[in-house]
Amino acid sequence: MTAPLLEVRDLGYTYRRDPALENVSFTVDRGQNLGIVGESGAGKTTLLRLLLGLTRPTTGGIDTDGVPFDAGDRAALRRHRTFAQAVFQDPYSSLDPRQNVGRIVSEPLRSLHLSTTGSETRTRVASALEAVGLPADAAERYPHEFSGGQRQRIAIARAIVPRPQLLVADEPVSALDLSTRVRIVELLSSLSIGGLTVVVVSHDLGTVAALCERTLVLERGRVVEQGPTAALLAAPEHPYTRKLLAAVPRLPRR
Ligand SMILES: Nc1ncnc2c1ncn2[C@@H]1O[C@H](COP(=O)(O)OP(=O)(O)OP(=O)(O)O)[C@@H](O)[C@H]1O
Repeated sequence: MTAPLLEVRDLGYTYRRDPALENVSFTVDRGQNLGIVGESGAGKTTLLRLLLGLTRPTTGGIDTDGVPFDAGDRAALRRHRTFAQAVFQDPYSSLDPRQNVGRIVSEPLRSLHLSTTGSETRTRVASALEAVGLPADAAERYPHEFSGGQRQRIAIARAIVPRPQLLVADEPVSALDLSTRVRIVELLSSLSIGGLTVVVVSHDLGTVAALCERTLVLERGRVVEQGPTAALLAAPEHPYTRKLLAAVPRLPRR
């Protein structure tokens, strides 16, 4: 039997006094995208930071491909950056305005020493841009020349250029207008069909429903419910999940 892509065991994290996460356990199998939902302050961002190795857990641990991951070990952290990459909410602040898109997208190849020659770098950048639906000449242009949705595509190209297995996305569409959201969710879906597994935090349950096979609900740092997305949204068992669903704004019916 192959190990899950990600196994999170009894994860806990405390900033100062109060725990932000307690006893969080779940597994992510290859190709089974996971949505993480919960109210503001539930611990979603903290959990993503632990998955990315930006912080070490206070208790518990994370296995990647069956191997314990220690974010305190520099070599392990470097390997982890080729395993998991991130996309954040704001495509305006996450791209350096002084660098052209080619330079931005190739950054992981440079910092992780993954590309040996200039021509290999250019080829990999061009194929990442193509995979996110941007023209190859985008590499010569600068972030301010692109719309919010296109900038998020650039951020996604940068994340996939080292060919990670896991894409960790923190509210990747919430800064975008509705029609752009749909297209970015479609892009993430197509990348996950191509072999990438996505873990996404979103307060937009529509995004989670469209993208994720499984959903995990966090309330004040604890997992209150997890399971297949369709079943969880159709018949939420926990009162907190019902409350989250009830809070989704709906258009008034005529
Ligand atoms: N740097 C920090 N120092 C101290 N406490 C923090 C820090 N960052 C987060 N917290 C606390 O940890 C808890 C979880 O925060 P976290 O940002 O992970 O929640 P979240 O679910 O991502 O919220 P949001 O949806 O508002 O981003 C909250 O109680 C928060 O106040």
